[in-house]
Amino acid sequence: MRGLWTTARVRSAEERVLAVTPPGALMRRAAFGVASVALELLGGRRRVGLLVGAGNNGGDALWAGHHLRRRGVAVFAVLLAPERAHPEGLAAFRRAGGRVVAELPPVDLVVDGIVGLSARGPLRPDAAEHVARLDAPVLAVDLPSGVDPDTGAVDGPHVRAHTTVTFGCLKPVHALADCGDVRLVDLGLGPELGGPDLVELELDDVGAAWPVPGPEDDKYTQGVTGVAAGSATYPGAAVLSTGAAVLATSGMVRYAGAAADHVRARWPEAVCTGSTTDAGRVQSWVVGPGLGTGLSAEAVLRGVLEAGVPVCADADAITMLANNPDLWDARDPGTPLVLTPHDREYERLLGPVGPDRVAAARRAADRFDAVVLLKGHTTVIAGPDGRTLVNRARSSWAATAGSGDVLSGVLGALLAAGLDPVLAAGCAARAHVLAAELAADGAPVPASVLLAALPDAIRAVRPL
Ligand SMILES: NC(=O)C1=CN([C@@H]2O[C@H](COP(=O)(O)OP(=O)(O)OC[C@H]3O[C@@H](n4cnc5c(N)ncnc54)[C@H](O)[C@@H]3O)[C@@H](O)[C@H]2O)[C@@H](O)CC1
Ligand SMILES: Nc1ncnc2c1ncn2[C@@H]1O[C@H](COP(=O)(O)OP(=O)(O)O)[C@@H](O)[C@H]1O
Ligand SMILES: [K+]
Repeated sequence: MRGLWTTARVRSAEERVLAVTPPGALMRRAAFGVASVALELLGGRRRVGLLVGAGNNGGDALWAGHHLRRRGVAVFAVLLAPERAHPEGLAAFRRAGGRVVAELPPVDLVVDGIVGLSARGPLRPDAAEHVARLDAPVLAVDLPSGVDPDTGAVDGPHVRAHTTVTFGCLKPVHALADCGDVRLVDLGLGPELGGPDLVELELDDVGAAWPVPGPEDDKYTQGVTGVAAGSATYPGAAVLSTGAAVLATSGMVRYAGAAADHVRARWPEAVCTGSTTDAGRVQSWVVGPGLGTGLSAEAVLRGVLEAGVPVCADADAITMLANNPDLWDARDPGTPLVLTPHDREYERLLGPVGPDRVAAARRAADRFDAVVLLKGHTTVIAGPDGRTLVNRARSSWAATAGSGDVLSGVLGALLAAGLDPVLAAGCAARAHVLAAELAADGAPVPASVLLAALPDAIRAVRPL
């Protein structure tokens, strides 16, 4: 697991560490880290440019320039706010033979020290002009300037980093936005930080949590997944969602709905019936993909919410809950509910997602007392207890029709297996991203092909 801490938490930890550290020591350690990574990226080339803002982020860049000069690198600095440039950093940079210039000459690497933790909004026009002219790879100090440190939101000109060197701990931006390769320099903040605000699951975490049958297990003991999805108009959603549940875990999957013949034909191992009322017992329900939103779909949703087992409500189920709030009353308050909206479905529930996806997911989790998995390139999972996971895709090939149906089936299977619902959502999202990567391998991947890559994704995360 990788923890991420908001700027407010970082600041308070830094304050306590600064109080017991010689002045300037933390900055010099941070800058030394930047210079080391710069040398690695330079690989023997010898010209570096610095973009230096008004604060300590610029100070880091100037001290890094000082270290690089000592290693014989030619270093040029543009001071975006000359009168407010970090005084000790600037003096050290000049002493070491660094040159202050109005505009960067051709260089092999640019160090972005424009703005760090104090960043607000996109790059200001003068900084944006310098950034627009760059053609060398950028090493960002702490975070790519112009990207919001706490939300990862980008709302105008910003730096695109090849690599980011951050200090003390990871911040939300490092999981929520593209920071290139992220390197962490230890500043000894650990003991002062406390628990993280956000968590990113790593593949090992997913592998360790994935249900594996033991010698005593049979098809029932591992949890039976129920899928209430699909319709005469949308049988494909039922086939995809059921198939994902079949492939995600061992055990049994029951399908109930109008697409039973289609599901049976594709997944002979699924136990299919025409209706949820005669489906038999299950340990979780997936409800919604391709179900429709008419009266019969509402009756299905109501029945599933009353069933007293964990429910993953996706797609049309979310639309029905948004359109007809009485449906919430059917819910058994003691059993977990996971909602998996994309942004437009979220908007039906609570209005626009806005630039802060973490806050949006938390708002919904709190409002509906549910686990909310807000889908997208950056997926955010929030539990009603405040736990929050983030999962950023490496590519966007999963943005294809039906891929959400696959996600719902995986999630339903993990709920049936008894995983904690926040962890189930996190594991499902991570495995889905991995399956998309493996299946796409640089070309479009239809949802049925993404689905077929699930076993490879599970194999890849499982411990050897
Ligand atoms: N506090 C500490 O102990 C340490 C801090 N360090 C560095 O200090 C940084 C934070 O420094 P500061 O708090 O001085 O502030 P920053 O350097 O992040 O920001 C400085 C100034 O940039 C301007 N600015 C804000 N948004 C901007 C935008 N969108 N475009 C252009 N300019 C903008 C503002 O005038 C702001 O005050 C960290 O990111 C890190 O790089 C490191 O030296 C490690 C130790
Ligand atoms: N730009 C993107 N990059 C990566 N993954 C994405 C992107 N957009 C959507 N996804 C993922 O693809 C899936 C789409 O789900 P959804 O919108 O419900 O599609 P559908 O209803 O067609 O199944 C989700 O898992 C989501 O996280
Ligand atoms: K920066």
